[in-house]
Amino acid sequence: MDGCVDFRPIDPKEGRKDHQGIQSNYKLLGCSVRRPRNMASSVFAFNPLTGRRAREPVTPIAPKSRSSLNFRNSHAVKFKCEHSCFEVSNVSYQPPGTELSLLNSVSFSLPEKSFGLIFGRSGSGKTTLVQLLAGISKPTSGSIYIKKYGNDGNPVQSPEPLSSGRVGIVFQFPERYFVADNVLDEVTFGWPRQKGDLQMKEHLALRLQRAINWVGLSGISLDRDPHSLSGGYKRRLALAIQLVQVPDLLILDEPLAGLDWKARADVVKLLKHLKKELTILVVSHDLKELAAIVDRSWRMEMGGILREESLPI
Ligand SMILES: Nc1ncnc2c1ncn2[C@@H]1O[C@H](COP(=O)(O)OP(=O)(O)OP(=O)(O)O)[C@@H](O)[C@H]1O
Repeated sequence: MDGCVDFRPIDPKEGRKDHQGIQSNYKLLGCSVRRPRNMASSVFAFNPLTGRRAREPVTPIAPKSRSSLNFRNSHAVKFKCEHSCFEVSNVSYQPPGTELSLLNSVSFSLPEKSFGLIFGRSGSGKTTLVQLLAGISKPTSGSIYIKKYGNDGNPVQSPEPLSSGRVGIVFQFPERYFVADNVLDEVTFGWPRQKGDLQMKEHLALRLQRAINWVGLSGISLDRDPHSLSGGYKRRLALAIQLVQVPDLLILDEPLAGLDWKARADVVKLLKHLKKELTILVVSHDLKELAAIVDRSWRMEMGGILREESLPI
C-alpha cells in the first residue's frame, strides 16, 4: 500500500493553470488512484497514509490526547519558545539553473501554537518562501527546523529538520480544486482503497472525525456536494483535509481571498480557534481582518528580504 503512490512535485504555479481538476502539482508515478488538485497543494500528497514522502518508512503518528484537542482546555499563546519553535535560518533560494535570487538570507521563528503573518508586495517572494517551507522546493542554502526547549528555556536537543510530511499547506482558492461530489469522498480522496488493513482505516477514520470536529464541519452531512457549501464552509473543508494529519506547521496562502464579509469573519474565527492547537503561518494581504489573531508579522520586501514588522494598519 505504501509503495502504491509516489507523488513528485513539479512547479506548483504551473500546476495551478491546469483545468482538469486532477492533481497537477505532483507527477503521479505508478499509482492506481487519482489525486485531487486541492490535495496537490498539500505536502500530504507525498503519502496519504503518513503525510511523508512515499518512499520514507511508515511510522504512524500518534493521535494527540483528547484534552489537547479540546479548545476550551487550551493554554494561551506565549511568545517565548517554551516547548518548540519553528525556525528558519538564513534561507536563500535561486531556482535551479538560474542566477535569480528570489530569497535572500531569510530568517525568522514562530513558537508553537502561535499565528505568524507574512505580508508584502506582489512578486516579493512570499509564495516562493512557503513552497520551501512545505518542501515543494529546496533552499539553495540555509535551514528550516524545529527546536525543542525545556522548562528552563534551554534547547533540549539539537534542532530537527522540519519534515515536509509534517507541514500542511492550503494554497489560494482551494475549493476550485474540489473533485468529489460529496464531502466524505473529498476528504478521503487519496486514501487507500484496498480491502484489509482495518486498523489503519480505523486510525484514519478517527483522524478524519477529529479534523471535521476541529473545523466545525460536524453539522454538515458527509453526503453534501462540496460545491454546494457556502464559501466559508468550503474553506473549512479544505482545512479539514490538511488537519487529518495534525501538521507541525499549517501554512495558508491568502485564506480570505474571494470570500464575502460573512465568510471572511467565519474563517478568521475558525483560525482563532485553530491557533490554540496548531502553529499557523499565513501569507495574506488582508491585514486588518487578521490583525486580532496575529502574534508575529513580517514584511517580505522586493528581492526576497524578510523583516519582522508590525502590521501597517
Ligand atoms: N521558478 C522561477 N523562476 C524564475 N522566477 C520565478 C520562479 N518562481 C517565481 N519567480 C519570480 O519570483 C518572484 C517572486 O514570486 P512569488 O510568487 O514568490 O511572489 P509573491 O510575493 O508570492 O507574489 P503574490 O503576492 O503576487 O503571490 C516573482 O517575480 C516571480 O515571477
